Amino acid sequence: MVSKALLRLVSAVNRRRMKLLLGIALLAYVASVWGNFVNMSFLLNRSIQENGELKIESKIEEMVEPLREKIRDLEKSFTQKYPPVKFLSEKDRKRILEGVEVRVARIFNTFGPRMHMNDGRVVSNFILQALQGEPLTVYGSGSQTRAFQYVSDLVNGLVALMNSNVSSPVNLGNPEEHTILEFAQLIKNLVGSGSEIQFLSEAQDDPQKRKPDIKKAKLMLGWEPVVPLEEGLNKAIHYFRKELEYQANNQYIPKPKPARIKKGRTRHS
Ligand SMILES: O=c1ccn([C@@H]2O[C@H](COP(=O)(O)OP(=O)(O)O[C@H]3OC[C@@H](O)[C@H](O)[C@H]3O)[C@@H](O)[C@H]2O)c(=O)[nH]1
Repeated sequence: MVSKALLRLVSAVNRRRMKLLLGIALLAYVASVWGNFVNMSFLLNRSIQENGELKIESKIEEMVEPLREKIRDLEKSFTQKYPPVKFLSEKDRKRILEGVEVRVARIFNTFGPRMHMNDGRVVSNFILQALQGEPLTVYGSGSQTRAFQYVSDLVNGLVALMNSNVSSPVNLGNPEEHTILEFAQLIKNLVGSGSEIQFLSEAQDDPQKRKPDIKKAKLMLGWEPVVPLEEGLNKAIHYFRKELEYQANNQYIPKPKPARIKKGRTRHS
């Protein structure tokens, strides 16, 4: 009697234990299937993403490589320190980058704060010379012309071009043309400098006239420069003045680069 009762008790406990074990096994199964699924979809996602990135990267590589080769060749062949990419014709760039949306900006003389203080270009040279009380060096007679755009105008032009669908070259520059002698006098006056103007020999291959035709930019981008020359120059002068003060406090006085003073000398060497 006692043993029968005992057997029933044991088997009841076993049945409950079996149910419990079955329940746990089921849960474990569900968890493992779910886990595998999550893992799989994570791996799948990652491989799709990695593949996508790889594909894009290899496409970019494929398109850029010929350009790199061309630049390497140009670097070998040009001894002067002039960005070789400038020698790539616009046609070349188009051919190399076929299949990629391309915008071509022809950037004309630009100036503004944060420009290199002594890279030998006319605006930086004249401002430095005027601020330091040194002669403003005019190469040749000073009758050659240039038209300078303020940097923020250029940036706005570039943004407008990028946002447009114009893939042919667009001139970005300020068409307000002045002689170099006029620039020298204007900068001297704006700085309030007592510097004299010194005429040096003409630079080699110096273009006598440069003025951008910006009809296309006006028509297709609705863009034109808006910063008046004097306003831009005052901002650049302010920047140069501050830089000079800072550098004087740090024992470093930049000098205008005495480039292009001899006939036959490479420009911007
Ligand atoms: O101290 C100077 C510096 C320059 N100049 C003259 O000022 C004029 C402008 O000279 P910059 O060097 O500032 O500018 P440039 O227009 O000659 O070349 C600039 O624009 C065309 C780009 O391809 C060049 O890379 C860029 O330097 C030139 O006639 C030059 O001879 C001076 O009279 N005195």
